[in-house]
Amino acid sequence: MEAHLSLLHFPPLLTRSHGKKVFNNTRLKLTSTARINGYGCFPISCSSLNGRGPETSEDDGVKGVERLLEEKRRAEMSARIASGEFTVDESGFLPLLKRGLLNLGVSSEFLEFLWKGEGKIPIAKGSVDSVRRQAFFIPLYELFLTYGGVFRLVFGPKSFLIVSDPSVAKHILKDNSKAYSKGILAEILEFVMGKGLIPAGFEVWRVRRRAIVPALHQKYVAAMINLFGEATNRLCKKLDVAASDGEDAEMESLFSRLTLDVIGKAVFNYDFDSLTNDTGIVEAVYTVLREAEDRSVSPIPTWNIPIWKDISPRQRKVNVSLKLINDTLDELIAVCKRLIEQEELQFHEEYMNDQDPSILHFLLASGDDVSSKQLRDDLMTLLIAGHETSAAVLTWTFYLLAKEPRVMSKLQDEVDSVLGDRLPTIEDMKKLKYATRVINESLRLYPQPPVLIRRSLEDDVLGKYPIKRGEDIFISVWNLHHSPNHWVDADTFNPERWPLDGPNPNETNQNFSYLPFGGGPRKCIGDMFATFETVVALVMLVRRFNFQMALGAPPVDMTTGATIHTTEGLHMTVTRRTKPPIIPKLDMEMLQVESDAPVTSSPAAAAAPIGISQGD
Ligand code: HEM
Repeated sequence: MEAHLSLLHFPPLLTRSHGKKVFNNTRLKLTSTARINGYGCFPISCSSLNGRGPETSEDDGVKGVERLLEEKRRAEMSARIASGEFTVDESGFLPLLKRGLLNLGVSSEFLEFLWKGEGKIPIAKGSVDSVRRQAFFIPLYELFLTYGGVFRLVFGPKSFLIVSDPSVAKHILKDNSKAYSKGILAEILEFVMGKGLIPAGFEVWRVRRRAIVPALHQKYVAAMINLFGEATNRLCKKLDVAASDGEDAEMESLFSRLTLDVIGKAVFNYDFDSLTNDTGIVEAVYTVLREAEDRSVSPIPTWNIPIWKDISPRQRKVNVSLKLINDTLDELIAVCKRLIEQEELQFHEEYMNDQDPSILHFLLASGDDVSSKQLRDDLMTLLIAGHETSAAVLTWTFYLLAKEPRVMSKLQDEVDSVLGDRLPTIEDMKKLKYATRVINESLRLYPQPPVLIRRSLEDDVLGKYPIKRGEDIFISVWNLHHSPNHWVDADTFNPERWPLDGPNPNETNQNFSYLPFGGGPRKCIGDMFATFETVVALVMLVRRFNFQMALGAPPVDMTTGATIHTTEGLHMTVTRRTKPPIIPKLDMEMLQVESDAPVTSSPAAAAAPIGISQGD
C-alpha cells in the first residue's frame, strides 16, 4: 500500500525507494576490490583496450541479455494493460449504450466516429504493483503507449493527468503557463525551500527571478569554468588513489560530492570540501535532502502533527540540520555584506568580485532589497536545484559510456585533441562538440527530473480535452524523451543523432519533444552553468582515466528521488589512461615534472624527461 499511497500524497518527482545508501552514508564509498567473479549485469569490456576496442562478443552477449530482459518487462506490462488491470470499469449510460450497440453488431469504426469529439480523457487505474516493482515513470511509459499523450491515472479517490504530448506540454509550460502552479511540489518543498524560485507562486517568483537571473551572466559562467576544473581535479586525485590501490569507486556518491562542492562555492562562496571531509554542515545538507525525498513516500504527513514533530528524533534531527544550515547561511550573508562595504567596485551588468564571484555576492551588491528569509530560501533553492541534477547527469553519462566503448573512444579522441593536459577554458566549450552531444544525449535518456509537476489554477483545454481547475498534472519528460513518435531508436545512446555543427538541442528547436531544462518562463536558470559543469567534469575525467563497470558490482537499476538515482550505486573500476610518449623538440621549453602528474602511467611517459602539468 505504501507505494500506492506515495503517489497519492506526493509527486513522483520526489518518490524513491527506501534504503538508498548514498545519502544515508556520508562517508565516501570507495568499495573494496570485488573482482572475484563476473556475475552482475554489466559487461566488463576488454581492459587492455581500455574501452577503445571493438565490442567483444561478451559485450554483445550481455547487451543481448539486457535487451531480452527489457523486452520481457515490457511484454509483461503490456499483458497486464491488455488484461484490464489498469482499465477503469466504464459505467454510466454512454459506455453502456456503446457496449450495447457493439453487441448489436454496430461497427466499432462507426462508434468511434460517433464518440469522436466526446472529449473524455482516457482513464487508467493505478495499481500498487506497478509502482512498487520499479521506478514509477517506467509503468507510466507503457500506459502512455496504450492510452496516448494525455490520460488520467486514478489511484483510489485521487487522480492525476499524465501528459506525454509535446504540444500539450508546450501549452502548459509556455503558452498558458500562468494558469498553472507547482502544486504538490510546492507543498512538499516548503519546509526547505520556502518561497524559493522552484516552488514560488507567481507574484514572488516574478520578482525573485528578475533579481536572480542577471547574476548568472556570461562573465560569471566563464569564471565558473575554473571552479569546475579545480573541483574535478580534487576528484581526479581521489580516483588516482583508487586506481593505485586497485579499489573500485562508487561514482554516484562521488559525483554527488563533486557537485555539492561546486554549487556551494558558486552560490554562496562556501567550500563544503565534501570530497575530502565529512563536516557537520555536509551531513546537515544530506539530512535535509533525504528528508525531502522521504516525505515524498510517506503515507502520513507526520511532520505536520504538532506534538510528533517536536518529539520524533528524526524530525528533531531535521530541525537541527535546518537550523545549522540557516545559521551558516546567515553568517555567509553577514560576511558577504562586510566584504561589499569594503570593496570599491561599481555595480554594473557584468559585476563580479574575483575573490568571491558567487551569486550571493552579486545579489547583495546589486542592492537587492529582500528579507533575509527570502534570501535564504533563494540560496537553498539554488543549492538543491544545482546539486543533485548535475550529479545525476554525470552518474548516468558514465553508466552509458561504460556500456558504449565506441562513444567513449570518440570522446577521448576529441578531448585529447582539444585539451591535451590543460584545464578547460570557456573557449574550449565551443570546441568540445562531441562531449556536449554526449551530455545532450544522456539528458535525453535520463532526464533530471523525469517528471515535471503542475496544478491547474483555472479550467483549461489540453489538446482536445477540457480540464477543471485543481487538476494535478505530471508532464512526463521521460515519455517525451523516449517516445517512438519522435525518436528513431529511442532507447539507443547515440550522441550522433545531434549533428555536431547543428544548434544545441533545446525545447524550442525540438518543439517540446526534448525538455532537458524544462521550458517557458519557468525554464531552468542554470542550463548553461550545468552544461559546462558536466562537460568539464566529463572531459577531465575521461582524459585521465578509463571507466568500466566493476566486476561483481550490483546491477544498476533506477529509483527516483528528486532525480533518477541508481538503486545501489554506480560501482566502477577506474584505471589511469596511458598517454602517448612525448617526443621532445629541441626548442621546447623544459617544464617542471609534477610528482602527482595525472596521466603518466605508461612506461614511455614515465621515462620521458618532460611531464606536463595539469595545473592543479
Ligand atoms: C544538469 C543539471 C540541471 C538540470 C537537468 C536542471 C533541470 C531543471 C528543470 C527541468 C527545471 C524546470 C522545472 C519545472 O519546470 O518544474 C529547472 C528549474 C530550475 N533550475 Fe535547473 N537544472 C539543472 C541545474 C541547475 C543549476 C546548476 C541551477 C542553479 C545554478 C539550477 C536552478 C534552477 C532553478 C532556480 C529553477 C527554477 C526556475 C523557475 O521556476 O523560475 N538548475 N531545472
